[in-house]
Amino acid sequence: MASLGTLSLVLDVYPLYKAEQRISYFSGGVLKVRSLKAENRQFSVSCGAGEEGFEVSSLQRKLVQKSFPQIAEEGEAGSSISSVQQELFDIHSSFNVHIDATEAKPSEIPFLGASRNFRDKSNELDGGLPDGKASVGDIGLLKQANLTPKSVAPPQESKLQVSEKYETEDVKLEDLIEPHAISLGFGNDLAPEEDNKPSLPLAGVNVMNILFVAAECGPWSKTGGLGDVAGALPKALARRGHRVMVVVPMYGDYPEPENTGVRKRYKVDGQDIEVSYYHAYIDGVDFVFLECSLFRHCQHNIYGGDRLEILKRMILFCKAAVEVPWHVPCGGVCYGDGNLVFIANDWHTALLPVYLKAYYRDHGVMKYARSVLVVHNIAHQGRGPVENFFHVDLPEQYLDLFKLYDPVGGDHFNIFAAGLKTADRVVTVSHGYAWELKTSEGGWGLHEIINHNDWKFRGIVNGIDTNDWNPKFDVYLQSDGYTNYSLKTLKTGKPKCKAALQKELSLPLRPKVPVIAFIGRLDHQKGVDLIGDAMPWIASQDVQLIMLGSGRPDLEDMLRRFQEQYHDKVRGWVGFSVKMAHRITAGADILLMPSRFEPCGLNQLYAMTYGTVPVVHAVGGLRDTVTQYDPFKETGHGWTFDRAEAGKLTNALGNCLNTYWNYESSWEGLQMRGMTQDLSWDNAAKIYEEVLVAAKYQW
Ligand SMILES: Nc1ncnc2c1ncn2[C@@H]1O[C@H](COP(=O)(O)OP(=O)(O)O[C@H]2O[C@H](CO)[C@@H](O)[C@H](O)[C@H]2O)[C@@H](O)[C@H]1O
Repeated sequence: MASLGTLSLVLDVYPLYKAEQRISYFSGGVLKVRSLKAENRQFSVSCGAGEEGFEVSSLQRKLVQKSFPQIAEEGEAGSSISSVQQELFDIHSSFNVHIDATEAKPSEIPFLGASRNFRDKSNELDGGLPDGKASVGDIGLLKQANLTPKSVAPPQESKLQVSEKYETEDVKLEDLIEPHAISLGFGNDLAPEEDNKPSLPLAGVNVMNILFVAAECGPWSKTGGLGDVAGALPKALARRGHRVMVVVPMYGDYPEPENTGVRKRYKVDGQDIEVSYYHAYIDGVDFVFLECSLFRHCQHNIYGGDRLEILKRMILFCKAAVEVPWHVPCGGVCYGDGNLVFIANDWHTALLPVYLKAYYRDHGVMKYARSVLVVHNIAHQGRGPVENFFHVDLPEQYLDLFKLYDPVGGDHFNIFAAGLKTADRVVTVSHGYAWELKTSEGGWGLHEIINHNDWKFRGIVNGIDTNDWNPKFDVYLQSDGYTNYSLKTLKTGKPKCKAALQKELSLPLRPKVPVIAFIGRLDHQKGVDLIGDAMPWIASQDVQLIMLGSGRPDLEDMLRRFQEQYHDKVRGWVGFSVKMAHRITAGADILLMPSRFEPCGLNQLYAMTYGTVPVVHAVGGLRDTVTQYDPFKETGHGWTFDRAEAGKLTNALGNCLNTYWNYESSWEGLQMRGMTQDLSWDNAAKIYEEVLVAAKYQW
């Protein structure tokens, strides 16, 4: 767009909320943007070199004053967007609006450009012109702006793309830029041409508004893998250029989010409950927290209370979450319901697709919003007696969606069943688990529904947050004798972490002894009882075993008992400690995951990233992500066993220990292969995007 020697200013107004991401638009070229903030309804950009800068809001204001005379002097730099601007932004909530100055000398004329990145179905059906001409709404806007439409041919590569540019005759760039900004090297500090080109979003024409709705989200609330996914996948989707919001209950006092001042009331079980909305913009994602009496003080017991209490919390959460895109402005602009897709997660939010359909889409509202339901764990389904249906406030005809026959209990109420039937697309977190869910053993009573809906069902393997879980930057490895390390410093860094871990847990400081770890919920799924069964054999080996977990009281007791019984080599840490999870992952040599079923599993991914070798039951996502070590070909990432039995576990673990003790270079190869995999969310986000696009065009 811009070329050497020309002045370039591309200000992406629409995604002000993600302007920080787009800073590269400016920084390599003639205008240096030093910071850009968009908070609530306020926005400001500072540009220029040194400490000086100018607020783009004044630039913005001048532009708006010239183009929209009816918008009088409103506010100071950085002040609230005026109501007309707000309206303008609302109108453009599904477009990108650019204020551009291209191929022009500073004295020449910039233009206000509006480009739509994709053809919005809603627009097409409601009379918009799919041929690249401005739609009715756009023309109105142009008139208001006194601008002349100038059609620009859609780019060759996509038939879906529609783009219009509008030029204004009377707005001069120097009128828009503060004088001192121009004097700060405008037009002098030139970078190579390619650096000046705005990088297009990776999602290209598929850019969407995405609302990720989950009952937990790390780091604020996390009981397991769902919290990790909610904290990381949305950021990866945002990196692809989507506008992404995470909607999550506010269980405690969190320092980051600020009260938006928006309040709404929703009925749950006949009672009006007020919800307040808090907002934080972090790493390109809008995090919206729902605060109300039902969620308050659940921080340490998110899924606590009796069945009806949990049900009511989730009813409220889903009712409120569906309307968040209407009510909660993020960076001053609500998401709106065009080009919108909800990603609901597990049974807790499986009511959302049902509400979206029953309350809105069936009545011609939110017609173009879609829903995708992600299955992280089918074992929890939101079951109850059929009478529970009357709590969810739906017309009688929806009862069949929820009613499911159980050979043991007969007809029952099942929220996951209704969500699976209603969502436009269903995803689960690995290919192996996608296959298992279709079997009577793996589907936990929902396999028939899943088979019936196979056409909209897909497995996508989870990724990991490579900022949080990276031995090179891990914040929990920066004290108490631990150290950050990478593949390059593995040979010194990891032993240091091992020693620090042994010291922290008062285990004998022995560099050569293999440290075996288990981290996870203490329940039937994770198979920690198999470690219990294998304990006599494990204790007979020259090893150290560290187990971290919480859950079933009998299994917690088992951990304590083993620590007492084998005090010279076993530690059982009962509790939930993110810090210890990181430190154990770094300090251990081997991670044991004998899960009976494992939809994906994240700990084995974290382990491999930290050069810790996994030994896993080859099931679900564990089978997808841990390939068996082959000593002849020197391939593979760890050891797998094919049945959840103590004997199989000890056999695999025995082979693993043999390699650790006797084949150092093979061990290093295992570590190296684990550490050099790309396990980031970026690959998965791309596939999620395909699913979202499929949902978008699903009728
Ligand atoms: N005591 C403790 N202290 C500190 N941290 C602890 C801990 N116990 C567990 N964790 C942490 O919680 C997370 C657990 O994630 P997993 O994916 O292994 O399992 P989970 O069964 O919760 O998730 C479900 O959803 C995820 C996400 O889709 C799937 O990967 C998985 O297979 C499915 O069962 C990890 O970050 C782990 O470190």
